[in-house]
Amino acid sequence: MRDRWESLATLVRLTFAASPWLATTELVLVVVMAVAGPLQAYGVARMVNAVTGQGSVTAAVILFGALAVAFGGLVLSDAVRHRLEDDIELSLQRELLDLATSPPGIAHHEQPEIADRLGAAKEEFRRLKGTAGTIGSGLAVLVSTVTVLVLLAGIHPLLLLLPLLGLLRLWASAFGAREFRHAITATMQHNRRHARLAEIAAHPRHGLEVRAFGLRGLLTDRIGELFEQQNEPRWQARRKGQLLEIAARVLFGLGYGAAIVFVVWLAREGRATAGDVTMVMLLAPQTDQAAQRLSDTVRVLIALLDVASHLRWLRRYVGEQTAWEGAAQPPPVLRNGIELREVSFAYPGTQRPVVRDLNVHLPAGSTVALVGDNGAGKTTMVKLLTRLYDPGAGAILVDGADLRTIDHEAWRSRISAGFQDFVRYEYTAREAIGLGDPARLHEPAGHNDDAAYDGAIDAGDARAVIDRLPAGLDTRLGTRFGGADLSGGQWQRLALARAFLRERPLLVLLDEPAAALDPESEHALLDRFNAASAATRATGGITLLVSHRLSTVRMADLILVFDDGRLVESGDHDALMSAAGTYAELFELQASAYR
Ligand SMILES: Nc1ncnc2c1ncn2[C@@H]1O[C@H](COP(=O)(O)OP(=O)(O)OP(=O)(O)O)[C@@H](O)[C@H]1O
Repeated sequence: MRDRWESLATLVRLTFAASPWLATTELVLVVVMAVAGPLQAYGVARMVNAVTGQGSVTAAVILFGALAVAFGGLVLSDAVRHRLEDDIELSLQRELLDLATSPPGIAHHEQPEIADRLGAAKEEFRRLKGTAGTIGSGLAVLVSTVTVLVLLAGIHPLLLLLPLLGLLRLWASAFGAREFRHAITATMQHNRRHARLAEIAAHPRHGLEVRAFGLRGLLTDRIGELFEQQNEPRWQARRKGQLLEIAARVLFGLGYGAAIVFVVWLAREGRATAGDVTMVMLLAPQTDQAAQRLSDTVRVLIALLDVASHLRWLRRYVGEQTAWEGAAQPPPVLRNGIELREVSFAYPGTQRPVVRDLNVHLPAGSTVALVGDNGAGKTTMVKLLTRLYDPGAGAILVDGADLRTIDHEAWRSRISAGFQDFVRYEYTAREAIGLGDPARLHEPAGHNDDAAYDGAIDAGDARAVIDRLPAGLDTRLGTRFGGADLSGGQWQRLALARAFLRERPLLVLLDEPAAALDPESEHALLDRFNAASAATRATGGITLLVSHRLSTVRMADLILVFDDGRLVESGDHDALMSAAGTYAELFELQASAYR
């Protein structure tokens, strides 16, 4: 229950934080209009009494005033609410993006519970936009119900039973809504799986594979099955709620009839006026409508409270994740280098360490290569160095300082990276490269940046790609938005140019950067890569290269050979060849394939 109240407080804060003025105006309008509704019935009753000689003409003034407030308020309130909803949506969108991206690591994307909550919040956040309307309408019903109660009690206290029957309907509705929300929570995973399959089926990037393997039927069948599994419990819950509501409505109808008979009897006994009979006839449907609106509001509110509770959970989680965040700045230049001391690591939600008791020193200004079989732990080491994850045991020291004490964003601003799994940014070519150093994108036009872009383009061997584009660097990329199409290798060259844009990085991470390139291009890349490494070297920066092609890594100052999460050999090419171990064996094997 406490959780519900806190979620309600979250909703109210959300509304007022999005736009305090609009929220206050809406609140005032809602209350005034809520009183104006029942007052109309009161005005009509007084008019009837005036006609039958039992009242004065001031009734006409009351009626006119109530009508004017109700109509004028309705128009104004609609306009205010729409604007307020847009403001809420915008601020919520920002917050969700912030929540998803502010933890230093990406563990929250990979843990099902967190992914579910993020997914639910994202899927349903549009509902939250309706928060102002829902809270307003709940408040309106409460205020108008109190006004109705006062008016009915003025005729006869027994008439208060009528709104009580409305409460029964409310309970039925709340019960049904809760059941439905439970069904939704229980099937949240289905939703994510079904969305992922739909994305595979529809994304152009997967189009070739989906067609080549003839997966369309299989994918649509699976999507259909998941849809059924997801919806069956939801439908059941909804049916249960609807049955209860029907029963409650029938009871209310009977009560309405009885109330009218009762007040007519009172009038005939001379204990009520003709106006009172009119007022009960007008107010009773209002109680019914109020119950209907309140039950709708409760249904929506329960859904909103659920989303708000996800939001609160995520805020707490992100708060915990960032609470211990270090604030130190990375060193301007590296003098000693990076040391991994007794580092072990298992992915969240798993037991098996994929990096074990790792002790290694990456000297400042060196080029270090990581080699090893699939799944040996190379990419994991890259993720640890970028602080996508922190080690479960041991520490990573940057010139002696624990990486966890360094502000993660400041640390990443000194890292350049090129990955096999690079992103195809469908912007202009300049932006796609410029994202390698976002600060440059914000610099004023005309800033002397061309040299930096030229250097990055040459280092990434992307010159030919740019020259071929109709408007050079200003060409929009990607066919989805009408831009130029590129091959996998061409996209990768741009990704490499992006990796080389940042000046004076402390760490350059290249994880299989040549995977989409042909062997000739790979050699050309190597020469440029050496030149780029020299620049990095000058600031003590370390270049870390992950590759399966040993011809690519032979020039590295230090080669680390991994096997099943452990470092099994290390040294330069010559030393490892003379040691005649795993590296030498692999190198010979690959070289013989090219002979
Ligand atoms: N997000 C994850 N959650 C759980 N386990 C993971 C995750 N990512 C990787 N692993 C596991 O960690 C181990 C090491 O993976 P990693 O990607 O570091 O290997 P790698 O040496 O880079 O392999 P490859 O050469 O195939 O790229 C593998 O057994 C892999 O299954």
